Amino acid sequence: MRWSEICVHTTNEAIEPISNILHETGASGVVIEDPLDLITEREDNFGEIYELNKDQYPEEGVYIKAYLPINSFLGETVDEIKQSINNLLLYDIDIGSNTVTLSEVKEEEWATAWKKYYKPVKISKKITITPTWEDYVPVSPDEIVLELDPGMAFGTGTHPTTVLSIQGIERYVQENDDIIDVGCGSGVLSIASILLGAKEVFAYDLDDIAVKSTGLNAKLNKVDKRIHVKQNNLLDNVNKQADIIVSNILAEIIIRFIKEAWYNLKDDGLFITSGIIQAKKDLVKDQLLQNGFTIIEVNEMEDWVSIVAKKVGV
Ligand SMILES: C[S@@+](CC[C@H](N)C(=O)[O-])C[C@H]1O[C@@H](n2cnc3c(N)ncnc32)[C@H](O)[C@@H]1O
Repeated sequence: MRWSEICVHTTNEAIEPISNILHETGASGVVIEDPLDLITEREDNFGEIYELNKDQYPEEGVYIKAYLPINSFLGETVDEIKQSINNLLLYDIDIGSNTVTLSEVKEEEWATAWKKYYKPVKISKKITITPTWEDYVPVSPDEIVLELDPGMAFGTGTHPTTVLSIQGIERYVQENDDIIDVGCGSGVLSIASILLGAKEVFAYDLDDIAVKSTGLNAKLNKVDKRIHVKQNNLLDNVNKQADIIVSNILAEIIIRFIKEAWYNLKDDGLFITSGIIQAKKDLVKDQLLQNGFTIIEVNEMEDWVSIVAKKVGV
């Protein structure tokens, strides 16, 4: 796959809303580059002065970079991003110079460009996610360390939608549960499920890079024998029944397979959904209620919503 790097030059104030806009349009691996941070970080950690590359960072401000697959919708997606950023002015957000540039990147660069920004993060009561390139020593004996190489697939583990999903799994998974992970990305939810006690996970993703990434990350965490990953569209032709189905996708996609999720759950099974923006919360809740689920809980983080629903029969 070919990738395009979109780079937005903006202000500190606009980092969060612009990152959200990029995530919402399906961009992967959003990176914030603040030339001043780079200098400080180098001085603090390595005792050496980072020489600012003026060609790379010609102006003051922050550079937000993200990666979009090059396909026939790229032009429309970029227009949509520019429009949404301009709309921030309506909320009095200073978007600075708001220069948006687009350039093609090689797959290898895509995979490594953002590595320096990921650090170990405790994302639930038990789980700390650490990138493979960090040496992390757990602070307490109950802490579970999940190592992740996000590589090319969505899922650094720290996005609010992923955090909400893992917190949901942690609350509900039981010893020996069977799990289905729809849209597994880097495999982070599948791996977390096993580390938290599940017996087996059946993980699916449409993207072959995600399938490979899940396989590699499962191996890295020594749980590959219990995670069965396959390229698949949602739950098409899946004939298994699980105790929990987890899916961090988008509201529009979740509602497309609620019926299948019902069939692929055991009685009283749980459907942990995430990746839902606030505006679509009620739509997903209604569809779940109309298709044989009750709502167990709704959790929110930033603008994102996760709904846990239980299969009750129709
Ligand atoms: C938001 S990411 C979530 C990744 C990971 N589960 C996490 O929580 O970090 C959504 C994933 O769903 C996958 N996906 C999108 N549409 C899909 C479909 N129709 N069938 C299967 N996977 C799909 C994408 O390729 C992507 O890896």
